[in-house]
Amino acid sequence: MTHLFSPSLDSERKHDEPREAIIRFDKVSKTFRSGDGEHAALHDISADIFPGSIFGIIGLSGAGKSTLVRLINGIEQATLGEVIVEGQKLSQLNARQGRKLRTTIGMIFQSCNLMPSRTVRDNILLPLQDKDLSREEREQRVDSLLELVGLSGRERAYPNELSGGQQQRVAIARALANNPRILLCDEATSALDPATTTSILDLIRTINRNTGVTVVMVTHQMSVIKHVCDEVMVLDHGTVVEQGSVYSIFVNPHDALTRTFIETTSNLGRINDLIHADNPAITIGKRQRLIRLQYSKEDVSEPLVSLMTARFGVLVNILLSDIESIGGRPIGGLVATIEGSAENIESALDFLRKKDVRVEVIEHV
Ligand SMILES: Nc1ncnc2c1ncn2[C@@H]1O[C@H](COP(=O)(O)OP(=O)(O)OP(=O)(O)O)[C@@H](O)[C@H]1O
Repeated sequence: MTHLFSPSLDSERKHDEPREAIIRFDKVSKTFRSGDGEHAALHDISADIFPGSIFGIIGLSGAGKSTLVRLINGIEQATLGEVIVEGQKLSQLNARQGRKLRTTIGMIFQSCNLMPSRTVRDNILLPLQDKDLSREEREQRVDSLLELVGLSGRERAYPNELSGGQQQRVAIARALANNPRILLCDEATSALDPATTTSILDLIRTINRNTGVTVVMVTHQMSVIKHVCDEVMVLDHGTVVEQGSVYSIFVNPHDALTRTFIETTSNLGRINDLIHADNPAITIGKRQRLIRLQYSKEDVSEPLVSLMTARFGVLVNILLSDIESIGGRPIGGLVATIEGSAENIESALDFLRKKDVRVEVIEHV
């Protein structure tokens, strides 16, 4: 079978070489003008997306995620600032250059947009129609793509004979037909159940790791970011409120919106439900505080809670605990009550902070 994809250039990169972004947003703003007036959808966005990475963009509905991703393939144009893709300033490309660049960018959406009257094979063949390829090369390419997305044997099926997850696999194969260097995914798993979402995200990650295609993933679900992305940008009303590696953002989120997103993915977020439901397990006495701890050290063997209770004469009652792995690195956390004099509690919490534990005192009445 012919090899469709070249190996990741990024994986061959020497560690001390400076990385050059494959996509750069340089102070980008986007304002829509309509009969109703002006609407600022994006404000002063700067970011670098590196080759071979999976870059997530998360935000609530209307935050500007889709607009940002549409700037990359030129469906929308920036009002201010510059979008640079593979070293080319998009504002300076003529129509022919723009079309050429777009052939290096694939895109998938929440709705797969397959042609219902065409088979799986014909849907994947569609973007190859105008290519200078022999019939045999085209057929071989479709076979490779079918194998890549795990649909060998289903090439004669029509879209309505496939599950949602299978249809999204066809859409991925079609988006990859031209061997793009960038794959844009706009809410690609939002319509799928959790198990199918996981399988599609795993497929995207496998393709990313095996081919080096750079993936930009738009989502409103932090679980998607956590599962598959290397880097993340949090958008709020068209502004970047936080960006960095997924691990660093999970360990140390600065923005309230980011924290809210993270809570949806953690068992510890359940504490808010228990508080709201007035659960009797969360009865806090006068000498008690409710605390949430998060520790990120790879070596979590030091029994910090035991040390703290022994050293500061406080009592700790663990209500919820969690340990998870993000990008193969552990993040642990727990929610507990801590009981003692105000002074001892403060000293105990300071002790934890000095050990790089993130400490949050949860206020509730
Ligand atoms: N073509 C357009 N004309 C006018 N306003 C637009 C246009 N496209 C988007 N907007 C506005 O820009 C803002 C950002 O929209 P966008 O679709 O990028 O948000 P989003 O974060 O992707 O939202 P969702 O998750 O709901 O898809 C919204 O207020 C939207 O109404």
